Amino acid sequence: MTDAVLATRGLVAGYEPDLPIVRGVDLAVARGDFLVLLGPNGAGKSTLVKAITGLVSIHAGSVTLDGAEISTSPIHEKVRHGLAFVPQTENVFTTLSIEDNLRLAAQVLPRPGRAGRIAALYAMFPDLAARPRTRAGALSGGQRQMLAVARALVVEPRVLILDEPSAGLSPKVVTEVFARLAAINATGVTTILVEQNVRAALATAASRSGRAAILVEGRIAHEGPAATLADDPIVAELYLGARREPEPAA
Ligand SMILES: Nc1ncnc2c1ncn2[C@@H]1O[C@H](COP(=O)(O)OP(=O)(O)OP(=O)(O)O)[C@@H](O)[C@H]1O
Repeated sequence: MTDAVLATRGLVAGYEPDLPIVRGVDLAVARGDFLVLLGPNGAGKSTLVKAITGLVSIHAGSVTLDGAEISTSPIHEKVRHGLAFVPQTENVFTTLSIEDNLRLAAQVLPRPGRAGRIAALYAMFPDLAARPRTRAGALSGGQRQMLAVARALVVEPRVLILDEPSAGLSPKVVTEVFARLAAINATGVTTILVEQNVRAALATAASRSGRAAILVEGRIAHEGPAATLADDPIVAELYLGARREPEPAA
């Protein structure tokens, strides 16, 4: 795909040299797309996004951002090139206030632009703007997740990757968080969402005419529009808890 903003080719990655977890992934994410990455526990979803963002060793293959090879770039270079990552845990500094969390993230920006960018983020996240001096550790799960997303957006990324932002949140809060992610995607930020919350994630991606990919044992097993993947009987049976009707007795 020529207009892919982020692409992997033959990506092999893992924690030990002889034990690949990601086993040859070709992924092409179009500019502005909303891609949901699904798959069973242990399939390698987190490992794949960590390899893309530079937190896990790449054994073979390539990662390109707007056509530029970034697989060997240090993490701060990747951030500078527009790749932002919200990890599943430890994504905010719990002992610091909301304001200080944002200020710390903004330190990568030129000094004159920092206050303006934080003000823009407060406009995007009124919940955070209402309590800038609250310690991040005292926030609700949903608010904390929003702070983590706001921190990632400080650099105005081209691509935002999130690893299970719904973990530990109630269904109502998940709906709010996903709606916010859809709104962020609507501003043009290419979004890659790793999720266990399959139905809600597919519905969110479908609302943005997005795509879904299913990773099984380190390889992409299915890929397609999120709206149609949810209706695929094999996918439904394997990943959405649907059961095929038993064959009628002869
Ligand atoms: N830090 C690590 N060191 C060694 N092995 C790891 C590490 N993190 C994960 N693994 C292994 O990599 C494999 C894939 O894990 P990963 O977390 O990428 O899967 P996942 O698809 O994101 O799963 P889940 O949906 O359960 O989070 C698992 O076998 C896991 O045990």
